Amino acid sequence: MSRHTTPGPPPATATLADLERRAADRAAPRHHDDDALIVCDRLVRIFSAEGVEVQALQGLDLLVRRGELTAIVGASGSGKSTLLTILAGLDTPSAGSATVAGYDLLAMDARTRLRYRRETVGFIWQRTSHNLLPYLSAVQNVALPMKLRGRGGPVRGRDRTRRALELLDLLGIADRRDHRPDQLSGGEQQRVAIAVALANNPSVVFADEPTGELDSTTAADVFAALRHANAELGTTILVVTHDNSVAGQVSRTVSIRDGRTSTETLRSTAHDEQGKTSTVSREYTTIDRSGRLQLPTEFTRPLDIRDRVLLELRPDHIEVRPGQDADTPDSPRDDAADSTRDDAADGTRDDAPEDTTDDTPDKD
Ligand SMILES: Nc1ncnc2c1ncn2[C@@H]1O[C@H](COP(=O)(O)OP(=O)(O)OP(=O)(O)O)[C@@H](O)[C@H]1O
Repeated sequence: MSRHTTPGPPPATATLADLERRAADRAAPRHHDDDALIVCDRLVRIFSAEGVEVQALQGLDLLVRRGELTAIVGASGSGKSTLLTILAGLDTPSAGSATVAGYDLLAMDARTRLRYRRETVGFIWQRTSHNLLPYLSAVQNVALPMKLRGRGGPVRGRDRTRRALELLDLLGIADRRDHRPDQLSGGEQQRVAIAVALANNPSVVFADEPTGELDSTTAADVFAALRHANAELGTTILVVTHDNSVAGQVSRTVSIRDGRTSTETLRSTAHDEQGKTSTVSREYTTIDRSGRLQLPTEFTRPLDIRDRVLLELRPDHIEVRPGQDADTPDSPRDDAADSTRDDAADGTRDDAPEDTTDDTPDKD
């Protein structure tokens, strides 16, 4: 991975119609790793306060592909906001690697960081008052990031107002174009905030609890607006949320525990023979690039699994059995299992399956 990598120059103009065309192009099937937009590898963030160190991220791995709408969930203090502020270029990791749209987040100088924040990412905060300038109208707020981007930006002069109006229209609030934030409801303010985040046609939009201050009906409206922007413009969106009903509306939810990604839920739509549609949801345990995975305590406790396990490779799955009897002498089965485990642990098995993610036991 090269350092100081910067993406190519933006196109001269970019109307919403252009964006939609590009979204369609992006949707064309490609080799899976060509589509990786966000790649975090063993990301670490340590905070030091008054001589005490807090390891907010403890070797987090994450891969998000172009065009995905992903929710990040996790208990309070698990590291969600720390991750998002690093990805948005507002904080720097202590170790590991993080790349977004070709930018190496550990190697950006101040000028590149500023450009990254203006051009490549959009951000939506939980507090509605953080997202908009109170003395500007909705349309002026949306046009402002295009103006700040200046001459090098893809949209100029009067086109900025036209594009701002198109974005407000896309998000269903064009009729509020001349209202200031204090004349808008919380949900309307957040929809304008989505338009602001999309103003410079970013590669990715990060949203930290964007519906946290809203009642459940308004939160559903705002989330529907995010989904609509993702579907229409193809913008990659990463949302941190506590709200399970919100997380349930996206096709992929990544769960963070103690500063690491732990599980991932994928949802898809199934059609039965009568033509009825339903959502199928499956929770997977994530495997890092070194092949490590975490066994959930609700699986290990009933089987009294501690310290070690026996792994056995089967044609289409891997068996995990309690390892407490592994010390028993003269047990040929244990020897075989130990050798399987050693080979699997150092990744030297010739016949090991290439991708075991889909074979991870389903907890549903
Ligand atoms: N600037 C900081 N200085 C010291 N510790 C910090 C700092 N920022 C975060 N932390 C600590 O890092 C850990 C992760 O915090 P973070 O805010 O990322 O969690 P979170 O999952 O977003 O929590 P919440 O859902 O409550 O917002 C916590 O233990 C927190 O106290």
